[in-house]
Amino acid sequence: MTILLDKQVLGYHVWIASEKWKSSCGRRDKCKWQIANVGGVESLISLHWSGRKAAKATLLRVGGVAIIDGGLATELERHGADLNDPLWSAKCLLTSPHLVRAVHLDYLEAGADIIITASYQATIQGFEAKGFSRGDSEALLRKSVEIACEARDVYYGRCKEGSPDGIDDGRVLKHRPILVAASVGSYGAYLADGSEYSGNYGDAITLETLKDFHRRRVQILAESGADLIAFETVPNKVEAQAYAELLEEEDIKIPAWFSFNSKDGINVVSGDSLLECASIAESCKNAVAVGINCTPPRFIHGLILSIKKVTTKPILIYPNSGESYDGDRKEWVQNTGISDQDFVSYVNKWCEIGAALVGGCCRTTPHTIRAIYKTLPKRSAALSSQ
Ligand code: MET
Ligand SMILES: [Zn+2]
Repeated sequence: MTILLDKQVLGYHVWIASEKWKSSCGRRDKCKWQIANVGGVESLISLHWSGRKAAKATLLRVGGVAIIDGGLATELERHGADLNDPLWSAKCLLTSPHLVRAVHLDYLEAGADIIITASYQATIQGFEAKGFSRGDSEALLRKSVEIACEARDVYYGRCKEGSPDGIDDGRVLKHRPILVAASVGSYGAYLADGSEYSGNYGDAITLETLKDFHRRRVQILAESGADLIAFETVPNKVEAQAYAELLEEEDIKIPAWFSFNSKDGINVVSGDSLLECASIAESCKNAVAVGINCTPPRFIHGLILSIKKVTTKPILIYPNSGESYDGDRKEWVQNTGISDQDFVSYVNKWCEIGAALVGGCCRTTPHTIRAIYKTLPKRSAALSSQ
């Protein structure tokens, strides 16, 4: 079980947690909840007695900020991967899983609390188009989560060997709860034709089409061992609605976050109202956070203020570097964005006005995440159970 928690929605999240305990052990009466001060941070603790084992504890720290990782695909490219392919970063699941694992590790060592899998553009339909069988395609989706979990295990091993102060050669080696978020990119990302940034799918694509497109993928990722599902770069309202309905229809057992992208700082990229999109996430009981990714930093302040109008859930923010993307050439135009220092100078302001999870998207790197780690005085709102 994994929960992202915030004071205002305490009751709500406890309810999810309780339901989950109930379904996992049928011993709800044996689960206790209490608020305690852990490491100076007010925290919700659940204690779970299961059979002869003493207790399993889930800590949900209230307040503070959790750090999300930085760009995955663009970091893979920076290490030499050629992602000019309809599968984009998911191509590395086939060609260089070791590189994916290494990048996840880099982000953990930079201080990330949440790592996002390489399944953004991994779809059963996309793998089948490459000639993979249904079974192999499903296995590749699971592999994206396995790789991230392996990176977490390796990281924990390094933490044990690391120095007592948790900092080693500039690496953050500090044992802490780490979440694996299974990425689900949009239908437009699968099309790989730029519609992930226009959100325009044409009239033929309906709510039902989108649900059917994502259904099996979401089921598999939900049962893969990931802690949560990250619906990323959601470009329009109909796709947000499809995700929300899928979570309900398929009785998905892990939480999800909904993250939209914007190119004008007001609406989501399709022109649909951000307030309406965020409201869909707000009324989805599986949604534990809502926010914005892959959007220039200069828009984020205003977008947080908008989202706050319609949600009580934790707000997540992981902007891109602000560089422009040339859709025709399929590449980022270098030096059109902001430096890591400038990026970080925004971070505290975003947190002051309500961001609870902060990281980076395309063209941000482990340097960006390390700088965020250093700038945040109190950290971590998101924790997982064992
Ligand atoms: N998590 C994905 C990545 O960093 C998000 C991509 S947004 C186009 O590669
Ligand atoms: Zn991005």
